[in-house]
Amino acid sequence: MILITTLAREEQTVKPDIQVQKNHVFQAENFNLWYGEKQALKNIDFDIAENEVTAIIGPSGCGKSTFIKALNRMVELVPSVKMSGRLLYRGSNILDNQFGVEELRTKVGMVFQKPNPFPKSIYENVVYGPRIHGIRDKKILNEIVEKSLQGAALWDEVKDRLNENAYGLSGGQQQRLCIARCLAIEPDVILMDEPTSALDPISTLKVEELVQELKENFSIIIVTHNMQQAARISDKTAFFLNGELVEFNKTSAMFSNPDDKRTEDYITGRFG
Ligand SMILES: Nc1ncnc2c1ncn2[C@@H]1O[C@H](COP(=O)(O)OP(=O)(O)OP(=O)(O)O)[C@@H](O)[C@H]1O
Repeated sequence: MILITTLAREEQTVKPDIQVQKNHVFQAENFNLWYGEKQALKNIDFDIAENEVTAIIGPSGCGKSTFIKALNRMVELVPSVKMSGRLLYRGSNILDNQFGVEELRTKVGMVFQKPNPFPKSIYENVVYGPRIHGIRDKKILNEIVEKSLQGAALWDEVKDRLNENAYGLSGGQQQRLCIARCLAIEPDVILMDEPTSALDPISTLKVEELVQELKENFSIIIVTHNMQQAARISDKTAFFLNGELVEFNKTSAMFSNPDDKRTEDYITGRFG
C-alpha cells in the first residue's frame, strides 16, 4: 500500500507540465512574434498533427512565412526578432535557450519558394547534409542518394546523370532535388514555403503528388497562396490574417463551411 502511494506520488512529480500529445509534432501556445516594434504574429494557438499535410493560407504579409520560419528558428536570423509564448516540438519548447537549434534543424527540414540547389552535382547536393553529419562511407552515401531521390520522385529521371551539375535540371526537377536534399537528413517534419509558386503546372502537379506520398512518413507544413492547392493536398488548413490565426480546421470543413466570415471572404476571393 505504502509502495503504491509512493509510486503514485513519484508518477505525479515526473509528469511533464503539459500533456504531451503523441500525435502532434508542433503545438503553438499563445505564440507572439515582433520584428522590432512591429508585431507580426499575435496569440497563435494551434496544434499540428503528425503524418498530415497542414496548409497555411492568408493574404500577403499576414505572417505565414514568419510562422513557419519560427518552427525551425530560422526567423531568429533577423536580429530584431522577439518572441513570447511557447512553440512545442514533440512536447519540448523550442524557444528555451537550452534547446539545440542544430538538432531542431536536423528534425525540421525546409524547402523554399525558389528551388535553391547548390552549384554542385546532383549527387553532391543530396549528400551535402549527411556529409556535414559525419557520414563518409561511400556505400552509405550512395544508398542515401538513391533513397532520397526515390523519395522525391526524381530517381528515374536523374539516375544516369548523378554527376552532372544540378543547374542543368528543369525548375521542377530542381525543386524535387531540394526535397531530396531535405529527405537525405531524415527529418521528422518538412516545412514548405510556397514550394510550387515558381513552377509550371506539370511540375506543380508532380510536387503536389509527392507531398501526398511524403505524408506517410513525414509531417508536412506548407504555406501556399493557391487556394485550390490547399484544398487538393492538405488535411487541415490554418487561415492567418494580420498576424492572427482566424480559423484552423479540417480542410474539407473549412472550404465547404468556414466558421468565420473573414475566412469565407478570403477563400471565395473577396480579398487578398
Ligand atoms: N525581416 C523582417 N523585418 C521586418 N519586418 C518583417 C520582416 N519579415 C517580414 N516582416 C513583416 O512581418 C509581416 C509578416 O510577413 P511574412 O513574410 O511572414 O508574411 P507572409 O504572409 O508570408 O507574406 P507573403 O505571402 O507575401 O510571403 C509583414 O508585415 C512583413 O512586412
